Amino acid sequence: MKIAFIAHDRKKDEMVNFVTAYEHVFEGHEMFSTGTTGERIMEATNLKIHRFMSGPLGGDQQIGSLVAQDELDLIIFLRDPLMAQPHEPDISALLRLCDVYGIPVATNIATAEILVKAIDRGDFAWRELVHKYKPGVDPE
Ligand SMILES: O=C(CO)COP(=O)(O)O
Repeated sequence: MKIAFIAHDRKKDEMVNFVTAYEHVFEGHEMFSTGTTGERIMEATNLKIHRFMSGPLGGDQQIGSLVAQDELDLIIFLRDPLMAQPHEPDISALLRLCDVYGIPVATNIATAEILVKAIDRGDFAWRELVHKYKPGVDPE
């Protein structure tokens, strides 16, 4: 699966603790992140993550472009609901695209816990099937 991690500053410790706790689940998946979030996760774990720009500099939009290209299966985006962000329009745009394309997105740790357990159980295998049998794609 292709998974993206994004966390606002006051949620980064929570994200690092979460990904560290479930490192065994995330291993073997392809991972993406905004700049600082990915840096923090890679410092704390052995995971390899493709890092985009920092959120305020366009990272949310870069992850949004993956969603629009059907190149992402799930996003864990720990947002700070108590702090205004300078790039709020980018954040709204990313969440909107997730709704347009039906991408599962956790915006708090409670939902993230449920999604990671679903990954572990293989509940997302249907997305792989959808991709495999997409019109115009050779099912190989
Ligand atoms: O601002 C962010 C998401 O909106 C996160 O960006 P960083 O991971 O670079 O801090």
